[in-house]
Amino acid sequence: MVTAAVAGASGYAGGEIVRLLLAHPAIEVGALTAASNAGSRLGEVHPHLTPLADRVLVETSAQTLAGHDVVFLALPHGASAALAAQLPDEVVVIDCGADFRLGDAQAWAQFYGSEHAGTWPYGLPELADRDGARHREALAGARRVAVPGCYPTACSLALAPGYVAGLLEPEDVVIVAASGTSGAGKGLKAHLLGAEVMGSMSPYGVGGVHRHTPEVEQNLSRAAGAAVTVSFTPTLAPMPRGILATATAKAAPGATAASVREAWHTAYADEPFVHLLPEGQWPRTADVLGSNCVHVQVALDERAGRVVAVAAVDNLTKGTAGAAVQCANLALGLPETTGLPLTGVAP
Ligand SMILES: NC(=O)C1=CN([C@@H]2O[C@H](COP(=O)(O)OP(=O)(O)OC[C@H]3O[C@@H](n4cnc5c(N)ncnc54)[C@H](OP(=O)(O)O)[C@@H]3O)[C@@H](O)[C@H]2O)C=CC1
Ligand SMILES: CC(=O)N[C@@H](CCC(=O)OP(=O)(O)O)C(=O)O
Repeated sequence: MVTAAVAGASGYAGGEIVRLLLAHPAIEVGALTAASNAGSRLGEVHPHLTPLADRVLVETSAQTLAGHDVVFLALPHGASAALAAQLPDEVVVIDCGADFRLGDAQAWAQFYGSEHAGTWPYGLPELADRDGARHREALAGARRVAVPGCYPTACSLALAPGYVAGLLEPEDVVIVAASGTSGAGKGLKAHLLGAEVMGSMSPYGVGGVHRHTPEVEQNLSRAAGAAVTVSFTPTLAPMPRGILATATAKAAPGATAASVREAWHTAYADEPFVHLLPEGQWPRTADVLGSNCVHVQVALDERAGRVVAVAAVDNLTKGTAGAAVQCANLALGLPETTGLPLTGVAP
């Protein structure tokens, strides 16, 4: 049995990792750490994690995380790097934060305004490069993994097959994505007050300033083998979980409805977690809640000359914690799907 510590277990992402590990046959839950909630019982912050309700959260430090085979970091941006540097090289460290996702230090400085910590293998196993190689190849046996942001997971998986197949133009990509409020973390934020979120949708991070923009561009550029530019607009939706990303890109000359469908089918036919829906059926966030699956659909808008691709994920499962466990499975040499839910909880 492998043991895993979860740093930031009092947060939404850390709580979801614990939920998934409780159903994992090969990983045992070790230390659970927190910041302001250190000393509290897990059941006080996450009453839904019933089997471990009496477990006491300890402070986050290299000492409390020592002695585990795997360490999941579910901490605010910037908190992972210093901690990860103190963990032994042989320990599998899976970071849910952004610190090690970007390869471009300049893009990091522009969007995060701090020093770039470095780049780790990117934890989106299903994503393919232009030559068809999947990112999972770099994750097998890895000792450090950067889990993608929740929006980049949905946006990248929606469009990447079109770039790998050469059916999309690299410029003028437009993506609008709606997210449930848990995407913003557990801390109280003025714009997330119940009375202001319920019954209303609102955009934020508008005008190319959201920090997931360079991450999506990085992923699609690898798929295209050329620089892809993206206009990305996130939207807050009155639901606790879920992301629905609607992406459109200019169709390359010669693209047809049949070639588009074939490209997405080829990309995902053998992927256990990414499901291209039957023609005419469109993704809904409710269908992937609590599941590690991504639902995808695509169509060619012949009038506008654009391909429209839509993806739905649960931001806390495939969008963070599920991807983290999937990457831990790959790093540990376990079957990639071990312990991960393939079914949602709809309605
Ligand atoms: N929520 C989501 O959908 C997604 C989140 N992520 C990433 O996962 C990470 C965690 O996010 P999320 O769970 O939503 O955030 P939360 O705010 O819900 O949780 C943050 C966690 O970090 C702890 N913490 C707070 N400040 C510090 C600090 N200075 N040093 C160490 N620990 C600290 C908190 O402890 P305490 O509560 O005890 O103070 C809590 O356990 C972030 O990097 C986020 O960007 C990635 C993809 C999607
Ligand atoms: C609704 C909401 O606020 N979502 C978050 C994204 C959450 C996520 O993926 O986070 P990281 O890149 O921070 O890991 C946001 O837009 O900032």
